[in-house]
Amino acid sequence: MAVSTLYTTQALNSTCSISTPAKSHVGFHQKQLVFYRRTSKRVGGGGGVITCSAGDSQTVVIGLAADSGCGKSTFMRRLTSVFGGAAEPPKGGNPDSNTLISDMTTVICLDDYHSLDRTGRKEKGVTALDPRANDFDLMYEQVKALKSGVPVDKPIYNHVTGLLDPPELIKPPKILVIEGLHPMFDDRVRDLLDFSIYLDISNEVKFAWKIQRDMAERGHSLESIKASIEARKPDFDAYIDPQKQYADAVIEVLPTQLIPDDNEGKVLRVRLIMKEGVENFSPVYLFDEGSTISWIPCGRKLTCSYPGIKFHYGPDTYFGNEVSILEMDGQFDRLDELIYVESHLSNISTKFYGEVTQQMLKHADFPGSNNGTGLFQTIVGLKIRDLYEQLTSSKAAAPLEATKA
Ligand SMILES: Nc1ncnc2c1ncn2[C@@H]1O[C@H](COP(=O)(O)OP(=O)(O)OP(=O)(O)O)[C@@H](O)[C@H]1O
Ligand SMILES: O=C(CO)[C@H](O)[C@H](O)COP(=O)(O)O
Repeated sequence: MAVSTLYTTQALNSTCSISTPAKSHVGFHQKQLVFYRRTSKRVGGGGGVITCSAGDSQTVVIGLAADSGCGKSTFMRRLTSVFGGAAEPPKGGNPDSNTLISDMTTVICLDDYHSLDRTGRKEKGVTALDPRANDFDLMYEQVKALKSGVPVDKPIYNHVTGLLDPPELIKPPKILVIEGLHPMFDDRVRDLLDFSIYLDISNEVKFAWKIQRDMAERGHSLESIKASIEARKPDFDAYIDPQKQYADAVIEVLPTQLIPDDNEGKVLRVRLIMKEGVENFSPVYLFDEGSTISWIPCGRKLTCSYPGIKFHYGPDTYFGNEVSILEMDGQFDRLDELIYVESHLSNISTKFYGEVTQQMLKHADFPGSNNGTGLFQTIVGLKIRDLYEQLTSSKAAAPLEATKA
């Protein structure tokens, strides 16, 4: 397969070499990329395998890992809101698409890289969490292509039918979020991530959330929910949970310590674990960077009903890495008073005073808006915006620096 052309596009600003495939059409099932011109028309009605060098319009890639039902969609809604504009499925496409597109962001769900459909998994006796049910080669090729400014034909896993549907065209966005079970599992995909997040929901809390959603909204029985959690657990422990060691930020959700022997799971203790030394990311801190601080903000400036609110902040280690941990146990009574807490946090990457509070008030109806899950998801969203701005401005400044030298 010889390289036939050297191709430079202005819009994508990437330099690409195209090699003509042996067959006239290259589809996702052949684990190769379908190439589109700037106008998004297929080259010569067929396709080609392409290699691109990164241009200045390179896509920033964020990975979000969590088990099913652990709040990924809610987090995504908070994140896209920080960048402005509504996130919607591709227009005129498959109504069961898992993709969400807004002005700045495209969120793709890694369930779309299931290589076995529901029947296939059943026949082979594997869960969707098992790497054997997922196509990591294709995931890597397509994330790499998007990061380099090249559109791809991404498969769709249809959660309604349990089948793999025909692919959808994904164009390179400014920010690509890959969310799902395995964004940090394959080291090639992991290396493409500019920032990674793991939502670590403890078993007790996961169970409470799943019951709430699957019983109330999906009509499942308590027994079937318990059975499904148990069936997934060995593969969750083997393939999903270990990814948290690679995450730049982990949001850990645990039962409260403010109520002795609490088993209701309504009040939560949430920890934001932030890796030190990550490029373009400086951890949030409370009062004084690097100190160890416990803070009860309840009193004249913050209304708290039982069991109150407790913050903790300090340096720590996590899987052998130096981290800073910010913790909030308890829940807010009045979201408008959150400004008091916000004003004591530093490095939160807001653009104006009170932006965290404004975001939280805007989405007061989202799950977790009265506790640390909503607060920390919002802050991580702002940190990602900051990281994106740093990455793009350093790229824009690079030619100038080069000229100076
Ligand atoms: N912060 C939170 N506080 C309380 N409940 C929550 C929170 N986040 C999520 N939930 C509960 O968990 C359910 C699943 O949330 P969400 O749809 O965001 O998760 P998901 O990881 O995208 O799920 P899936 O992958 O199965 O679609 C919600 O309907 C809600 O009941
Ligand atoms: O863990 C999951 C990620 O969302 C799903 O269970 C997996 O994608 C399989 O989906 P379905 O249960 O709809 O066949």
